[in-house]
Amino acid sequence: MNPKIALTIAGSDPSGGAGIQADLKTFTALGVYGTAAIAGLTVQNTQGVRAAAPVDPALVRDQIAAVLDDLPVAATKLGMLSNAAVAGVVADLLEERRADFGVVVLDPVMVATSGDRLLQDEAVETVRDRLLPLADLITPNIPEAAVLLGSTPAGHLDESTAQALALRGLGARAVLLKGGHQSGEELTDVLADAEGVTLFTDGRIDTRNTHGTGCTLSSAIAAFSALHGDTIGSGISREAIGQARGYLLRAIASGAAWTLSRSPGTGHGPVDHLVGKARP
Ligand SMILES: Nc1ncnc2c1ncn2[C@@H]1O[C@H](COP(=O)(O)OP(=O)(O)OP(=O)(O)O)[C@@H](O)[C@H]1O
Ligand SMILES: Cc1ncc(COP(=O)(O)O)c(N)n1
Repeated sequence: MNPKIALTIAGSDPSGGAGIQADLKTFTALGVYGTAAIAGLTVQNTQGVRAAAPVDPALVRDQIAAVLDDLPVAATKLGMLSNAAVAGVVADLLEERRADFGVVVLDPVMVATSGDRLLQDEAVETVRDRLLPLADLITPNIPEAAVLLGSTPAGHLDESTAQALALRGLGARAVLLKGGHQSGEELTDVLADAEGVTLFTDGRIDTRNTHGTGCTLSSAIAAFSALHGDTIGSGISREAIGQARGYLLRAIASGAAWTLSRSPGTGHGPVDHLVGKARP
């Protein structure tokens, strides 16, 4: 059977735990053919981000067009888009040829786990006003939802739910407000879509290895959505979201079980994208 094809438009993480590298590993682990347009470079490892630079917007546009002109993309994930010019060319292309992107998952990446900025402030408007309405699902974390709404970060579940609904009010078709930044033993991701609000709650896994969890989740949703054959009109199936969360939790749990000496990196290590795969 021919492979399902997914596209990621995101930033590069040379240490391999987040960004484009995490997305391609996730696509491959889930049996989807991965393609990638690089929207920005970072110099980072598990300890933090040392530098970040955008890719020339014309080159970003041409990379995306080269993929779309040649491969039938079933799902696209948008991650770190660096600045307003890069976000702008992505929005232009989405407006011009929306159907070619398949279903679109927008992860509005703004700040790394280490606290470093990955999106310039002036780009927030483009992400909110142009990309958000074109996506089938947006997956902000708690601080990103607050920035998009111009409010303060949600402190408890009622506020997260209200903010997920408010983001739908801004024109998002569906919102998965991630709960990784909550305190406590349980983490809840809030899904607000046309059917209402659904809560996904799981126990917090005790680990430092959470670098790239957001990237892995959004690319896994795109991958499962491609495998399900979700269409732009009907949006992303809840099944795809549930399966993607299941994959992420297994990957976090497997990475949490790594011994310190075998764990990749000395800081916030990655998740185990190859969970369940045969390895020596
Ligand atoms: N320690 C953990 N145990 C279980 N699930 C977790 C843990 N940390 C994060 N998650 C889950 O990982 C996903 C990403 O959550 P988070 O809110 O941290 O996003 P993010 O900040 O975009 O991620 P990233 O760390 O990649 O920037 C969510 O589904 C969240 O529930
Ligand atoms: C290129 C790139 N994209 C996204 C993230 C966010 O992931 P995290 O917050 O886990 O560092 C990142 N660090 N780098």
